[in-house]
Amino acid sequence: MLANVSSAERMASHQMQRFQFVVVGGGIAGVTCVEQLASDFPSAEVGLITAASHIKAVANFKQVSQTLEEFDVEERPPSVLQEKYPNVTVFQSAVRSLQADQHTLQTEDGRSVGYEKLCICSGARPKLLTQDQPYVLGVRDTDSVQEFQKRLSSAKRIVVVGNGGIALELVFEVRGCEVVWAVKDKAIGNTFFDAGAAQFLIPSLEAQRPPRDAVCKRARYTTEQGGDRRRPGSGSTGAGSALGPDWHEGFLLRGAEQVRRQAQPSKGQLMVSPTVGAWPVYVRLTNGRTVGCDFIVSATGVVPNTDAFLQGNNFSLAEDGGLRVDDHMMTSERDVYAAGDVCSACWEPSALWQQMRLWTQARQMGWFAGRCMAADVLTQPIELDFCFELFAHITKFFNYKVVILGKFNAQGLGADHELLVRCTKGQEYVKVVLRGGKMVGAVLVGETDLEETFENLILNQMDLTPYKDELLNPNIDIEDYFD
Ligand SMILES: Cc1cc2nc3c(=O)[nH]c(=O)nc-3n(C[C@H](O)[C@H](O)[C@H](O)COP(=O)(O)OP(=O)(O)OC[C@H]3O[C@@H](n4cnc5c(N)ncnc54)[C@H](O)[C@@H]3O)c2cc1C
Ligand SMILES: NC(=O)C1=CN([C@@H]2O[C@H](COP(=O)(O)OP(=O)(O)OC[C@H]3O[C@@H](n4cnc5c(N)ncnc54)[C@H](OP(=O)(O)O)[C@@H]3O)[C@@H](O)[C@H]2O)C=CC1
Repeated sequence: MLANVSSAERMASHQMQRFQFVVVGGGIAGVTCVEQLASDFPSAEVGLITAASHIKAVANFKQVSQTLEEFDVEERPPSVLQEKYPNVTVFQSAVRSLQADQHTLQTEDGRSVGYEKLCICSGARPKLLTQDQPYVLGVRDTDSVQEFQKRLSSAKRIVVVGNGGIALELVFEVRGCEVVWAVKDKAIGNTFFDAGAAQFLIPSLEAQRPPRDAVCKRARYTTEQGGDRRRPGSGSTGAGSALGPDWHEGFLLRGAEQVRRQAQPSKGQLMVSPTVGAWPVYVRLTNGRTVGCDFIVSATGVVPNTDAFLQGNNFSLAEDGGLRVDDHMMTSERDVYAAGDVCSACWEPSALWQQMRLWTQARQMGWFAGRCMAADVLTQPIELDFCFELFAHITKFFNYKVVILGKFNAQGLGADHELLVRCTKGQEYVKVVLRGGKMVGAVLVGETDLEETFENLILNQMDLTPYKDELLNPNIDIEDYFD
């Protein structure tokens, strides 16, 4: 009898639920894709399967210029999505396995789901310096920031490894704790800046800043009081969605003492030594120094979440481990699309665009993947969207507005370029990248008000050779000049 009941239950749980569209991942890419599909096809059933308890949604979207966009990100309960789009069903469970040839997938909580078209938006997880080291933390989602915050509250010294977005934000935001920043490059912020911009920003880092208010300015991320769900050092499992703009605003990043920051130029691999003294962990830097600290933050990039549930299929992966997608966001498996941090753009890109795993690109890719899936169902042609024409990112570092456009670091240009720079200490840093007299990239730090004009100059590829001397002349209103 008992055996019969459990097999009946098993059958019920294995009954297939079918959807025209299924999206995996409730981060910004997945949610944008679902919204696009649900509004394009109000009569189609759209399923969203996500491991996290909350979804991420775009709020206060503002198109700043043709390609620059700004928005807030809000963490919301999945019911909000279902209330707005009655044709959307959200399952809160991780996907365990996928059979792309049969158009089916299984969730950890025992469901079987069938799809006509699938979009994988499972994001990425921190690429930690070492795995399973209790003193090495990564920062990705709300849970991992809470773990970081908890450890920081009793820390006297931490070592931050990495020179990208997270490291830049952390070394600036952390208060009350000595921060040793292990940087293997000659300048700070290598993923966003060159040495000139870094030089401009360094004084902000060294300046004595007032302590941060204990009260959050904008607490964008809700926090679940679920007790200690992670063991120390686990960082993020990848189950939660990535944080985004101003993530630190909602968290008080304060250590146990009021002390200093120091950058340690250190080339190559960093080694975590076993305990040999008073500190819980020691880090041997390649410049020969050994630094003791309470814990290490590995801000060393991300790895796309392509493992586990995708095994057994024929997905082509890019060198960085992402799912290869073509200019229709289609993977190598039939009817399977991918968007956001999990994918690697493998189409022939515009000369002025490159992929960076950013909030903005997650939104754009999710939206475009939704449009491509719709076009496929309707057998309509679709062109690669204009947003992939020019790389454009707007953010904030060290309290400065930062706009980066095109080949902002002369990526891939070799020696075939010229740089124009204007810098006013404490106010602005402007860098323009020219190739053959045409503008191909720019970095704008501070309130320069140049983004729209420079974006136009990059997009229209005007020959600027005759104007080169005036281009960055602060006494010339460049907007009027090119009107
Ligand atoms: C600390 C931090 C600060 C950042 N700051 C900025 C910034 O200022 N500006 C900016 O542009 N970008 C920023 N980024 C990058 C940005 O957050 C990411 O590029 C973006 O969130 C990626 O979105 P996504 O939807 O692709 O992935 P994610 O947000 O990671 O979402 C992935 C989703 O997939 C789900 N998932 C994973 N595996 C499974 C599975 N097996 N089954 C079901 N669901 C699954 C997860 O639960 C999650 O909901 C920051 C990132 C971090 C970590
Ligand atoms: N404001 C914004 O726009 C922000 C964006 N983000 C995004 O979030 C994601 C995660 O951020 P983050 O982790 O900072 O990743 P990033 O890719 O931005 O930076 C990783 C950094 O770690 C360095 N690195 C990699 N491996 C090692 C190693 N073994 N030893 C020492 N250094 C190493 C990289 O150097 P190298 O390049 O030489 O390999 C690079 O400087 C990124 O996609 C980032 O763009 C994050 C925060 C803010």
